[in-house]
Amino acid sequence: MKKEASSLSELGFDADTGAGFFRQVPSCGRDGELTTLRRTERLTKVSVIGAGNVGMAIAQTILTQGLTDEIALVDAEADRVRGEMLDLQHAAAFLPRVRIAAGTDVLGLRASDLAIITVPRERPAASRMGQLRRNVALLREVVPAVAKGSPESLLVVVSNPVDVLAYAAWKLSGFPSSRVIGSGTDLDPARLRCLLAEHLGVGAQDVQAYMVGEHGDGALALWSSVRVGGMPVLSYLQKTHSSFDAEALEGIRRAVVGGAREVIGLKGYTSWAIGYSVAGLARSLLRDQRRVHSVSVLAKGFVPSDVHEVFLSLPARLGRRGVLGVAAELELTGDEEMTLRRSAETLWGYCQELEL
Ligand SMILES: NC(=O)C1=CN([C@@H]2O[C@H](COP(=O)(O)OP(=O)(O)OC[C@H]3O[C@@H](n4cnc5c(N)ncnc54)[C@H](O)[C@@H]3O)[C@@H](O)[C@H]2O)C=CC1
Ligand SMILES: CC(=O)C(=O)O
Repeated sequence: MKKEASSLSELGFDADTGAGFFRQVPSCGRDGELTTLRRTERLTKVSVIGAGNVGMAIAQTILTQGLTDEIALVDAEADRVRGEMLDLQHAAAFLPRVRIAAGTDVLGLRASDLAIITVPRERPAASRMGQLRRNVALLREVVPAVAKGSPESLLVVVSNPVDVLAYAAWKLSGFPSSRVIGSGTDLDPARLRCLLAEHLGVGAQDVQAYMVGEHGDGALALWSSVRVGGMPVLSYLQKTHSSFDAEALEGIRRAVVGGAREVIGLKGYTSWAIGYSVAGLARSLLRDQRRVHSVSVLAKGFVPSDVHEVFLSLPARLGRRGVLGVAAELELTGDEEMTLRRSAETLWGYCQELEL
């Protein structure tokens, strides 16, 4: 866009004042001054670090939902990120006005209200720990730079393994835990809701469900939270099915957590659902919606365990200051409590190995 703007300037258009078309209102200052003034008052900036499949799905959804005034895309691949920026800028005529910028240098990021981390893609590694170390090494570059340029920012980590990387981002940023959130299991119950909605012939938004714990295979379905139009599904099944079967529920849970693997097997990655999920988090955070999402938060004191500083997904109230509260009382069976405790122990093992 830069090139076109400068040739338009040669024709007498001035991007700062809109000169030619508009005469400046003396009291409002030039655009640059206005931007500075409004930055502190009202303009919102979201930065997406990693403009791959997931980063771009998130950026695109945030853009179409009009959740920010400015998006900054950062990616190590200069051509790719510039191409993505231009492509989105070309959509300006169809969207609310948003400034879209792009670059390769995370150190150049300034004054983000929300920074979303989606680097890098999962790649096969000799071991889970090997992969984790590689991703944490990347976060060591990215997170302190984000924290330096945007010390007041909220941080949402999407990169996998999301619970451990959210912990790493918390440690590396030096931010209070209330400002560091992993997207966690926000996506998992969405898959459960989709499955139930299709089965029951209702809209997925009419199905309520929460999943907690680890994102992915270990995610725990809170069956007592599953409701359709306010009706508890579990009590309904208990009333109508004399041989109500816990194994059937486990089968559904497995299908839900296996949903990502199926999509990855088919198209190579998942992107759209996580795009909407994270845009939903961005809405709750930036617009101070105080909605309850299952996201990965510092779980110390909230899980039925004496463990540690792990990040695990729990129903959390999200607003402009980040995590405003975490569900104090989960209704868990003995087995569920044990699963959650086991997840916490496993994650803590990984976190300790990172020596952050
Ligand atoms: N938490 C969740 O529910 C989900 C998490 N994910 C995770 O999101 C992550 C991203 O996945 P994709 O977008 O599919 O991968 P991708 O490979 O398409 O995108 C990653 C991007 O990161 C960029 N990158 C790598 N190193 C960088 C650096 N040092 N600085 C700036 N940019 C850098 C790459 O150039 C690439 O464009 C993965 O870890 C994936 O597992 C994906 C879907 C759901
Ligand atoms: C990849 C992944 O974590 C997901 O789509 O749930």
